Amino acid sequence: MTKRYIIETTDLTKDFGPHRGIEQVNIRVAEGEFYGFIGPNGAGKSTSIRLLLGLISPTSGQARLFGELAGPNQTDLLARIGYMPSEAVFYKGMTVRDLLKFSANLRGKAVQKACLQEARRLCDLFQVDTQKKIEELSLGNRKKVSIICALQHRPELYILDEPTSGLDPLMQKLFWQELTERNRQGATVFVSSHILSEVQRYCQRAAIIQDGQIVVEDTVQNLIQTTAKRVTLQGQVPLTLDLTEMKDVQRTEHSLSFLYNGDIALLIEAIYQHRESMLDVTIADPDMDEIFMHYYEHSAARSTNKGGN
Ligand SMILES: Nc1ncnc2c1ncn2[C@@H]1O[C@H](COP(=O)(O)OP(=O)(O)OP(=O)(O)O)[C@@H](O)[C@H]1O
Repeated sequence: MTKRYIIETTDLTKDFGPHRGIEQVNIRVAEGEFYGFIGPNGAGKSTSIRLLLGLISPTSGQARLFGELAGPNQTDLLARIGYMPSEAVFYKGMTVRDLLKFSANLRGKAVQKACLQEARRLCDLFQVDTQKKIEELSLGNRKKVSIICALQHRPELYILDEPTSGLDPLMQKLFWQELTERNRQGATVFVSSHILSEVQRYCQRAAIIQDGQIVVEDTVQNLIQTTAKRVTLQGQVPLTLDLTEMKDVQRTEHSLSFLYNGDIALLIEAIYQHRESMLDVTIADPDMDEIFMHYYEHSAARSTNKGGN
């Protein structure tokens, strides 16, 4: 069966004149997928998302949502999406209640009541005081209102730009639970984040973007498996192990931890040689932060080489 792609970009490029935007970004998100978009500050996450939604036009290439070209006048298309920008700007002077009512009205008469009901449930869940004016809210609470606006019409597709930044850990957990439940019910989720552990935990596939280019796109499982192992040795570990592929070495008096990308037989042999002095050995998949650094370093090395330095 051929996959149906809900998001598909082809060589999507945005040039901001002297400033780099994004270059030839190709991503495909299948129906029902929970997809993470990871990258450091200024990598091009928000630019890609704005292009997806047709809020800005590409210099070249294209973005399709549900198979259709995205654009600001595509109201039917946009009604199927819950979009949350990284920095939401609201009308001043409105209470949360008025704002959610306004947002529900925008969704149209047929769904207005259901939207409001859902917004009320979400306000209870995320503990938002609906009587307060938007400008009286803290940053985190404003973020929650922004989340509720994106979720209240129960769309088929969620495009969320760094939704959890500024939320406390309890709210982050509630947010991910809510989103996971909606994904289980069939919704497609595309979420950008700096927080790699949450992408590792909740997303099925992910792309890493750096300097406007996609560095890697794969299942989270493959991203974890195809890179180095994190090796931790406990005990009177010798200062040096005879291994060349050790990276990110962290040493304490009674432990040695490093990323290892070499021959596993050589690693086991080296550990065996020092077996008398070791109390414990752990060989585990690296976490998302380590993977990110791995790809980050590789692509940084590539651009240095390109520059001929
Ligand atoms: N309107 C604009 N005019 C000029 N340059 C822009 C504009 N918007 C974005 N850029 C540039 O495009 C690049 C990508 O920015 P973008 O905001 O997409 O990054 P990001 O990955 O979302 O970063 P962050 O995690 O910090 O939000 C940056 O170099 C930025 O300076």
